[in-house]
Amino acid sequence: MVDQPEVTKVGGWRGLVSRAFRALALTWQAGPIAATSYLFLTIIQGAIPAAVTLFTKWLLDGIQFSTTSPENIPAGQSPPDIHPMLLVAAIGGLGVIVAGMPYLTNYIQSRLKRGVTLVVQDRLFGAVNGFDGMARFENPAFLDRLRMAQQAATMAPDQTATAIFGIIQSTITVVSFLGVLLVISPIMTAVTVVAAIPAFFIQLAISRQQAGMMWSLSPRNRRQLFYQMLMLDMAAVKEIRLFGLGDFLLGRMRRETKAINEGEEKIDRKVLSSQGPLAGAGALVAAGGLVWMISATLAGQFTIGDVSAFIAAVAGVQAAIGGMVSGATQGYQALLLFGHYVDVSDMKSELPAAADPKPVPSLATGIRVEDVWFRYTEDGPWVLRGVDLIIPFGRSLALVGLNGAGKSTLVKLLCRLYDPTRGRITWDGVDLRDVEVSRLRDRISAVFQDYMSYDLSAAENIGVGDLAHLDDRPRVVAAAKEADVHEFVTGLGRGYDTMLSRIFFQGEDNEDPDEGVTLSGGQWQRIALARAMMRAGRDLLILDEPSAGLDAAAEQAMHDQLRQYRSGATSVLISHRMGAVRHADHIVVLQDGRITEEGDHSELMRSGGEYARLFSIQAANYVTDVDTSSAEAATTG
Ligand SMILES: Nc1ncnc2c1ncn2[C@@H]1O[C@H](COP(=O)(O)OP(=O)(O)OP(=O)(O)O)[C@@H](O)[C@H]1O
Repeated sequence: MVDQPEVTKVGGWRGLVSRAFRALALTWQAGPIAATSYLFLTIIQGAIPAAVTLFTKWLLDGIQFSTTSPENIPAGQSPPDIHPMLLVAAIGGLGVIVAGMPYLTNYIQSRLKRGVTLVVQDRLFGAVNGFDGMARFENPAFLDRLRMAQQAATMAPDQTATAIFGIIQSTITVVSFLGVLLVISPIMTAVTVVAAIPAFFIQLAISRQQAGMMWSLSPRNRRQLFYQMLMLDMAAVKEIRLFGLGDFLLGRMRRETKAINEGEEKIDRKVLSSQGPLAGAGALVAAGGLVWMISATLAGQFTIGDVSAFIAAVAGVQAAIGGMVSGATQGYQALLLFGHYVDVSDMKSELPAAADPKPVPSLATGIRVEDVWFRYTEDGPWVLRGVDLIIPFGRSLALVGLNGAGKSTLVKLLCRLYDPTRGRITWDGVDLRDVEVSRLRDRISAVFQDYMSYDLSAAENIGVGDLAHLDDRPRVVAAAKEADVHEFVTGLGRGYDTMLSRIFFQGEDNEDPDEGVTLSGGQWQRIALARAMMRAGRDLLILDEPSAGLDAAAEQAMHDQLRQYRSGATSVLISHRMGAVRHADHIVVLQDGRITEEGDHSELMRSGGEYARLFSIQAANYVTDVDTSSAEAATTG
């Protein structure tokens, strides 16, 4: 059954904190040395501004004390016992460190980012590969989440780590500045804090609104991306051109972009209207503090060094508090996104694994479908309604029925891409739920209706049917011969090494546009069949419309060949071509998810039911066409 993952909600502090720890843990795993160096640099960069301020104060005080008469020196102040040139050297040295550090930090950050990307993508796609069934991939809510998780995998851990380290740095800056100021004057410290409060609230308001906006605009962003991708999609080009859909899609994309822009503009205006007055208030408090400070200095209460420390501290603390809050914003947004990654990478397969899996030996007696009911979603319509069926070992079964009757669904259940909602399917008496799904699939070969066309070489396109023999050229060639595609492949520019793609090129001369070839639908279908033939010797062969894209002669040839291939093998064939199914040992007619008729061709024809009706319609068409063309030939002749 399709599970509906809950949409990650904005907020939830506990969740955010645990995700933050997870992001940090990932950063650590990606490179413990780089992470430690990053932390070390962060601490140093956080403390340097206050240290420079303190040394500057001492330097100015030293100059003031040595050039002013003692009665002009504020009471209780004594000159620092450090040589001015030493202080100049210290300030200069810190300046050099400050200038060089961002480059070092950037290098370490990039290194960590690369490491984190590797770890995170491995985990995400490892988890996705572990989803044994299909349900999630057919669920729009999950796909949406998966796209966000993918986005998060490349960005969120790095952004979270940067934000957290940024907050650490800003906190150290604020605390160290306040420490310096506290030594000079508690009142000045209070003034500095008050002056920074507006900056804090400005940034907090901005952060909240931005996070909310990002969240509310994310569906629009995804739709915008979807339209973009559709317009660039090779498979869609033909229809988009013919139906003139380009402007329609462009219009839809423009509509989303405009709506996104409007949302952002609204926030920007809000920020502007709140930021101006608050920033002004902060500047006023700072200016008031400075006026008081200067008059107190003129009255002999403070030194010039104190004034310089005050000015630097007010600016530094305001900037650092701004940095803290914007770091928190970035971190918050990154953690929201990271939530999707965490959710997806923590998901287990939707097909419950057997506690004590039974082996899947070679098929000996047969596969049995026992009163199977199935629907794709809990509230969806029943697609299969009590199907009972036996596929005896070594026999061929054909499934016939109108579109939507449930044929492909039944095949998906045989491959355990879904579990039946009710009933069970057994393999020599063992419930498919009780075996390891990979073992089961190892025993099956298939050509699906919507087969894949891989952007790989011809040999690889066939060889991936059995990865263990991907490089076994004789075996690949044998499979190609079975599918009657060998001559076609050898006729390609590079034979089996020809890229069946116009997207990627490979090899040294990757500039050569002739290296890749585009195949026709029928040619691809033969390649897909050859891929299935790579799995020769498997116990069950599933052929879901294997000849839909072939010309009449090729179709006839393929079915003749498949008939030989299937003789003695256990197989399931789905086809709307009645001429192809008539030779099956057993034919089952599905209607609205129920088996309404079964038997061999002659039995079903005799009974005069749906099968006979469908067969007669097609036969009549052929006969009429043949009659007409012979009549035409006779007339023209
Ligand atoms: N992933 C899915 N989610 C929900 N419903 C689905 C899904 N796949 C198929 N269905 C529905 O299940 C029903 C049976 O589909 P199925 O593909 O099994 O039919 P079919 O007999 O193979 O048809 P066709 O001959 O057109 O290939 C259809 O009504 C279809 O809409």
